[in-house]
Formats: sequence, structure tokens, C-alpha cells
Amino acid sequence: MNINLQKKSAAQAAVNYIDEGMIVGLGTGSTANYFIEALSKKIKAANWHLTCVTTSTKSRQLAESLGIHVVSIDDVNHIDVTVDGVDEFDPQLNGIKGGGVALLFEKIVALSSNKNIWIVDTSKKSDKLGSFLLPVEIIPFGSVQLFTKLSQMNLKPQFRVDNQNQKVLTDSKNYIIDVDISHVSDIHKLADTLKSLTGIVEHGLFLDLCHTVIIGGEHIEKIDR
Ligand SMILES: O=C[C@H](O)[C@H](O)[C@H](O)COP(=O)(O)O
Repeated sequence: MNINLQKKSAAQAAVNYIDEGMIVGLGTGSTANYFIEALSKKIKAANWHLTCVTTSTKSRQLAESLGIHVVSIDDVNHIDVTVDGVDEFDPQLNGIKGGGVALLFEKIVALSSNKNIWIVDTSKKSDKLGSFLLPVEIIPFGSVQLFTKLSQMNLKPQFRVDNQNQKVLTDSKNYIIDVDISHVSDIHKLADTLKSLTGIVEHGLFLDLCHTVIIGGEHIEKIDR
């Protein structure tokens, strides 16, 4: 089964975790988009009343265009389930997110969720995190100084740029620096170090946050933490 069909089948399987009346977190990215589409069909078919919060402007626009009721995260006191994609995950269900620059809102929503489900195709599975560059969201002020610091830490930083070579801006108007963590053995220690650096808003290491991964394909595989 090709990658897009794998993503779609994982997204469809995740709809089974949703029920009438829930508050649902909607992730960002191509796989999360399949989930938003599948969920909107289910809401219409079952005549459900769901409340959703989104993790990016793009997801909010898609969800609203499909008739999904979206509120601000500040209008809910908890989220029952969040369904999101991931760029790479390991056997402990730790992951790297932020390939689509949404990591900050995604992490805030994940931390407020009682259950986090990642929907993936088979290419996302990894024995050790680091094949995918780790996105780090930083404020523009002093970003070159922070870039130098990350170079000195041997993380081979690169500013994320668009096809006009302009620095990509997140929904919060911050920059993304992608770093190479392929040589890092202690990802928890790295996560703490990155959080301690002034100017870094958040990083894309999602550790101990995911409860279930659904891998799409002819046979859907579910892995629980
Ligand atoms: O910032 C974007 C998110 O973390 C995405 O969930 C992640 O990049 C996976 O995206 P996709 O489903 O398109 O591979």
C-alpha cells in the first residue's frame, strides 16, 4: 500500500477512538489532514456534537471548511483525545515533530490531552530518533547568537527557509532551526538542555507524551505505551 493510503487508513482507524461529546485535539500535517477529513464525515454521519481545538492555522481552516466546530484551547479545560502525525517515532513512542512548523501549538495541545494518538505510515518508524532533523522554534531576536551556540554544541543547525530562501515563520511568528541529533544518545538530557537556552521557545522532541501509535497499511498496527 502506498504511503498516502497508509496515512489515510491510519487516520480512518483513529476515528474509532472518538465518541459523541468529546473534546478532540486536531494535529497538523498531511496525515492529520486525512484524520480531519475522516472525522468530519463521521460527525455528519453520526450527527455527533464534538468540540475541537486545532494546532495550527492550517488545521483550523481545514476543519472549519469541513463544518467542524472549532474553539480556542483557552475555551476548554481539558482535551479528551488528540490525534496528530509525527515525523519519526521510536520503540518507546518518543517522537520528533515539527516538520510542518506546528510543534509549539502541537505540544501545548498534547500536554493538555488525556490521550495522544499518533497516526503514521511505515516510514515514520525508527529504532533510534535522529534520522529526521529536530525542529527547534526560536524567537527572531538574537537568533544568530543562538545559531552559533547550537553549532558549538555540535548540532549542525540550519535555519528553515522557504523556496525564496526566506526564513520560515511559525504561527507565532518565530523561526525554526533544524538540528542534527543523530549522534545524541540521551534525548531526555538534550530536551532539558534545549529548554534551558534563552531564546528557544520549544523543541520538537515529544517525549513520554504519546499513548498510542496507529500504523496504517493493509493490516493496521497499533502500539500502546
Ligand atoms: O509540524 C508538523 C507536525 O509535527 C506534523 O504532524 C509532522 O510533521 C508530520 O507531518 P506529516 O503527517 O505530513 O508527515
